[in-house]
This record gives sequence, C-alpha cells and structure tokens, in this order.
Amino acid sequence: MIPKDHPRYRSLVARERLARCAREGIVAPEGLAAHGRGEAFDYLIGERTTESAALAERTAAAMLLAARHAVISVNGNTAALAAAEIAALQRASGADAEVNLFHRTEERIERITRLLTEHGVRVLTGTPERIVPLSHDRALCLPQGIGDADVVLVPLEDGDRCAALREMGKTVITVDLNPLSRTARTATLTIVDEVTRAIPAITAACSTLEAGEAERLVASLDNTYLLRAAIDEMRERLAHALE
Ligand SMILES: Nc1ncnc2c1ncn2[C@@H]1O[C@H](COP(=O)(O)OP(=O)(O)OP(=O)(O)O)[C@@H](O)[C@H]1O
Ligand SMILES: CC(C)(COP(=O)(O)O)[C@@H](O)C(=O)O
Ligand code: BAL
Repeated sequence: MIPKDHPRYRSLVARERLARCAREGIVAPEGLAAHGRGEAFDYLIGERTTESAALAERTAAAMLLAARHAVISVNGNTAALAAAEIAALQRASGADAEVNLFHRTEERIERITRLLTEHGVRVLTGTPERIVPLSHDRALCLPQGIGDADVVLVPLEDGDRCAALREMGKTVITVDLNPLSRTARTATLTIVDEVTRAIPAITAACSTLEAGEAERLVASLDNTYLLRAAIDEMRERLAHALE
C-alpha cells in the first residue's frame, strides 16, 4: 500500500501497475527496463509537463483531428499505464487504436486487447500482415489499421519502426521522455513528456483548440526546436539542481 502523501506516490503507483501487468503477461519484462529509462529522463524535466511539451501536445491534437485516418499504436507499457486515457483520447479525436508489439505473442495481444476494451477503448482486430518493412514483429499490423493510417501516434516507440513508418509516408507522433532516442529524433512530432501526462493533455487540447490555432500549430511545427527545448530544460535543471 503506497501512502498518498509519499513524495513519489505517482511514480510508485505507476511502477506497481507495471509490475502487476508484467506478472499478468501484459507488460513485457523488458518493458520494466524501458520504463526505468523513461523515469530517469522524467527526473531531468522535473516530472512535469514543460512548456515545449504542452505546445507539442496541442500540435498533436491538431494533427490527429486533421487526419484522414489516425491510429494510436499501443504497446504493453502504454496499455498498462494509460488504457483509460487512450479511451478518452479516442473519443475526443476519433482515432482508431491497434495493439502493436515488439515482443509479440498472440497471448499478449489478446490480454492487452482485453485490458484496453475493459477500459473503453475500441480496439481494431483482424489478421495482421507484414506491412511495415522491418525484420521484427512490429512489422505485423492491420491493413485496415496502421497499414491504412496517414497519422500514427506511437507512444514509447522503437526508432526503426518510426523511421519505417516515416518512409512509408506516414506522419508519426511519438511520446518519448528521451529527446535523444532514435524515435524522438525520427518522428514528425515528438512529445517529450510522460505518457500518462501527455495523453490526457492531447485529449484536452482536442476540445480547446481555437479557430485557426490548429492550422498555425501544424504550419509552425519544428521538431528539432521541441527536442532542443527539452534538452535545454534538462540542462537548466541540472545546472541548478543542488542550489
Ligand atoms: N512512461 C513513459 N512515458 C514516456 N516515455 C517513456 C515512458 N517509459 C519509457 N519511455 C521512453 O520510451 C522509449 C521506449 O523504450 P525503448 O527501449 O524502446 O527506447 P529506445 O530503444 O531507447 O528508443 P529508440 O529505439 O527510439 O532509440 C525510451 O526512450 C524511454 O525513455
Ligand atoms: C518493452 C518495449 C518498450 C515494448 O515492448 P512491447 O510491449 O512488446 O511492444 C519494447 O519496445 C522494448 O524496448 O523492448
Ligand atoms: N524497443 C525494442 C528495441 C528497440 O528499441 O528498437
């Protein structure tokens, strides 16, 4: 039982949820390591949504709403951490949701699909095909899902799949606490924020974008600026960390 007044309550609750979902075969064991890497970067931005991340989240909302066919690609970590948040984003944006795994097993696909459905997510299902040119199982996706999408939201992603989706002409939005990851540097739009903060922020933006704001956000998108702003935030916090 984690006391609500614990200074790291939010982090410990997330870890407890991931550990439980790993035991239940939803989160891959490797996902615990990936989460730890993310938490380290979250420390560096002060475990809060920075100004540049907030700008990226509003831009993501604009891109999802303008999409011909937006798909949220869900892996085990994202399902464990943000199933209800994905359902709310789906309702706000109209995006489809599809389970796509690196450590793919049919059992994990079924368990993650069940977890998402229980939280209100409408999950695309069907027979996957090797559509994305990759040598691992992230290549497997649904022709009517990621295969048809023009905009894909891929939280906690792999750099090689991000690059492959871009080469297929798709717009890739990622949520990644590490501004130096291959994904962060390859995506069309990178949200350097924690996934349970980022997804609700995108959802909120879907209903608060003002007239003309969406077009301005997309037209002014500069992912290098967003990554540099995140790095500058980390550097500034480190410079004054012991004051
Ligand atoms: N809760 C979270 N919210 C946001 N980002 C996260 C979260 N947990 C992990 N991450 C980040 O998501 C990424 C996914 O982990 P993974 O191990 O696939 O990354 P990676 O291999 O370093 O990335 P890349 O392949 O893009 O270089 C990591 O960059 C990690 O820092
Ligand atoms: C662990 C994970 C971040 C997700 O794995 P999965 O849920 O199988 O897509 C994976 O991409 C990795 O870095 O190993
Ligand atoms: N996420 C699986 C290995 C990679 O980072 O590409």
